[in-house]
Amino acid sequence: MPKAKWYAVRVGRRPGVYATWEEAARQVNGYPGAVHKSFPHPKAAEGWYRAGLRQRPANTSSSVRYNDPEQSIKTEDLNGGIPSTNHVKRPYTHPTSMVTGPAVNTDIGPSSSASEPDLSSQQEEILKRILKGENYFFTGSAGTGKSVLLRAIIKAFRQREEDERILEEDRWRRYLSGEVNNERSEVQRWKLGVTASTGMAGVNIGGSTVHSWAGIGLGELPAEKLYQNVLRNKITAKRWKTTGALIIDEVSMIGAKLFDKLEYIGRKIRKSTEPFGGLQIILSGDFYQLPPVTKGSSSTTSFAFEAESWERVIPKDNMSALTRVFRQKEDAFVRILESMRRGVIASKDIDVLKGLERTVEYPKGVEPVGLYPQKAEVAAINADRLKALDSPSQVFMAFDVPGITSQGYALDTARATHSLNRNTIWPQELELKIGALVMLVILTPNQDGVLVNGSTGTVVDFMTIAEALAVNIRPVSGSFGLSPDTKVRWPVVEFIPSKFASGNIAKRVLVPQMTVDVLNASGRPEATRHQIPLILAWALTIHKSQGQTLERVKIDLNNIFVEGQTYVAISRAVSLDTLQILNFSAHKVMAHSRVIEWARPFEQEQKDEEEWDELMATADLT
Ligand SMILES: Nc1ncnc2c1ncn2[C@@H]1O[C@H](COP(=O)(O)OP(=O)(O)OP(=O)(O)O)[C@@H](O)[C@H]1O
Repeated sequence: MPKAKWYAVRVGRRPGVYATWEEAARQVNGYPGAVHKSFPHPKAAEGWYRAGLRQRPANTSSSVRYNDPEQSIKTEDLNGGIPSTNHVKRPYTHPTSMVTGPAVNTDIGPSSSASEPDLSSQQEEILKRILKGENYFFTGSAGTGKSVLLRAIIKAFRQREEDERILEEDRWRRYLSGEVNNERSEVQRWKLGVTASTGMAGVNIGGSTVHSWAGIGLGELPAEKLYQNVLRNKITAKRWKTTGALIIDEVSMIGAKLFDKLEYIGRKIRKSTEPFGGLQIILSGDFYQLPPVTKGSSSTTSFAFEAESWERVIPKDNMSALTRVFRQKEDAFVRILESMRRGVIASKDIDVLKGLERTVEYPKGVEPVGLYPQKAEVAAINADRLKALDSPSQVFMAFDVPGITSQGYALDTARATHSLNRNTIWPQELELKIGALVMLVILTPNQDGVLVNGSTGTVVDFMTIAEALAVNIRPVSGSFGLSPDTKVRWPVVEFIPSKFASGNIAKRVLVPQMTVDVLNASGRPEATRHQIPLILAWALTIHKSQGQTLERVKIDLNNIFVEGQTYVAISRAVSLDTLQILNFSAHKVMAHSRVIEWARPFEQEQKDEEEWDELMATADLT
C-alpha cells in the first residue's frame, strides 16, 4: 500500500492542508505562482503551511482545512501526478474547520481582530443547558441574539470535540501499552451536525440543509421509505448513528410532517425508543418570522411545533425565548416591533409607522437599502438604477469550483453553479459602476469589528491590489491568496461608517474576490464560488434580508404576501430615524393565528417566571 500523503498549499486558490491530491490540485492547478508541497504526516504539512503564514500580519485570522477523515480517500503523488487507485483509510486527526483563507505574502490582512459580543446571562444559561446534553429550542424576537448564541454553541462543541480527541488519543496510547482498559470515547458526544431549514440559512452558519444532512432529498416520501433509503446509504446511515447533537436553525421554516419524519428516522436508525433515537436536538428560530414555504394557502401551513413528536423532543421546560433586543436601542421602536410580531398594532403606532413615509435626508452619497417583497421588483429596480449611472460598467463573473457530494461523487460545474445560485446570495454575474450602491455579503463572524455582513457603501473606483496599497487602501478582511501582482481591477468601496463600529476602518476599502462554500452533509465543500462579495443594494427581497441588521432602510410594503413578512422587514432596521416605510397599512401586519395560539401560554409562563425571579432577587427576605 503506498504511503498516505498530506498536501499543504501555501499559495493557491484556497491555502490550507488537504488529505487528497484531488482537492489540493483544485487549489493549485492553473493558479499562477502556486506554492505547495506533500508530506507523509498532517502535522508536518500543517507546520510548513503555518510557517508560510508567519510572514502575514499577526492579527490575521486563519484556520487550516482538512479533508473529511471519515471517508475512504484516494492518494496521488503530488510531484509525480500519477494517481494511485489504492483507497486508504486515514486516522482521525482533526475536526474539519471552515476556511478563512489567509493572504499570502501580500501584507493585506485585516486591521483588527474578529469580534463577537459577550453572551448575556440569558444566552449563557441556554448554552449551559445545551452543553449538559439537553434537547433545547430557543427562540426570541428579531435581534435578540439567536445567531450569536448559535455560533457560540457551535464553537463550544467544536472545542470540546477537539479536547476529547486529544484525550482519546492519549487513552488509546495507554490502552495499547496495557496501562488502562479501553474506555468509551466521548468524542462522539460532541460531534455536531450543523444544519438549517434552508440552504441560505445553512450557508450562514457554516452548515448544510437538514435535508442534505439527513439524506432525505426533499423529504416528501413516507417516513419508512425515507428510513429505508437512509439505511441503504452507508455514509448517511453512519452520520445518523455517530453524531452526538444536531442543530437545526430557522426551524420555523420546517413543517410538522418533515419534523416527524426526521424524528422517526432517528429512532429507527439509532435503534432507540428515545426521541430522535437519543440524538441531542438543538433548535433555533422564531415562528413569528417567515413560515415554511407551502404550495397552498397559508392556512395549510403546518409548523414544527405541531408535529406529533414535538413535545417528546422538546419538553416544555426546554424552550425559552431570548427577551433582550440588541438590534434596536429605542424603547418605543422595540415596543412597536414586539406587538407587530404578534400581529397587533395600536392606533397610535399606526400613526407613527405611517409617519415614516417621509424621505430620510442623508449626507450626499449615502442611501438606504431598499427592501421589497417580490424578486421581480428587486431585479427591475437594481437594473434601472445601474443603467442610470453614466460611468462604464465592469462585469465580474464568478468562478465556480465543483466539489463533492457527501456520498463522494464529484459534482459538475453546472450543478455546482445551480447549488451556489440557490443557496447563497453571492452573484454569478456582478455588474458594477462607479456610483453603485452595494452591500457586503461576507459571512459573519468573518469581520474585522467594523465591516460585517450587511455593511453598505458606494463604489468609488476600480484598482489593482498594488494600486490600492500604494494609496493606503487595504483589501477587506478575509481576502486571501491574491498576489499584489494581480492585474484585475477590483472595486474600491466607500463604506459608510457604522454606528456600531468598534474599530478603526479605512472608509475606502478594496473588495477583491473571496470565496463562499456550499457545504455537503459531511461538512466539505460541495461547491465553491470565487467572487467579489458584493450585491447591488438599491433593492433586496425581504426573504433575503432575514437575519441581517441594516442601518438605513427603505421598505415598500405594497406587495406583502405572507405572515411575518412585514415584521421581518421592519425589524431589520436599527432606528426609526433611519427607517422609511412606504405603503404601510395595519392589515399588512400579519402574524399566523396558530403561532399566536401556540406561543401565548409559553410566553406568558416565561414572563411570569422572570417577574417572579426579579421579585425574589429584590425582595428583602431577612
Ligand atoms: N450578548 C450580546 N451583546 C451585545 N450585542 C449582541 C449580543 N447578542 C447579539 N448581539 C447583537 O445583536 C444584533 C442581532 O443579533 P443576532 O443577529 O444574533 O439576532 P437574531 O436573534 O439572530 O436576529 P434575527 O432573528 O433578526 O435573525 C447583532 O448586531 C449582534 O451582534
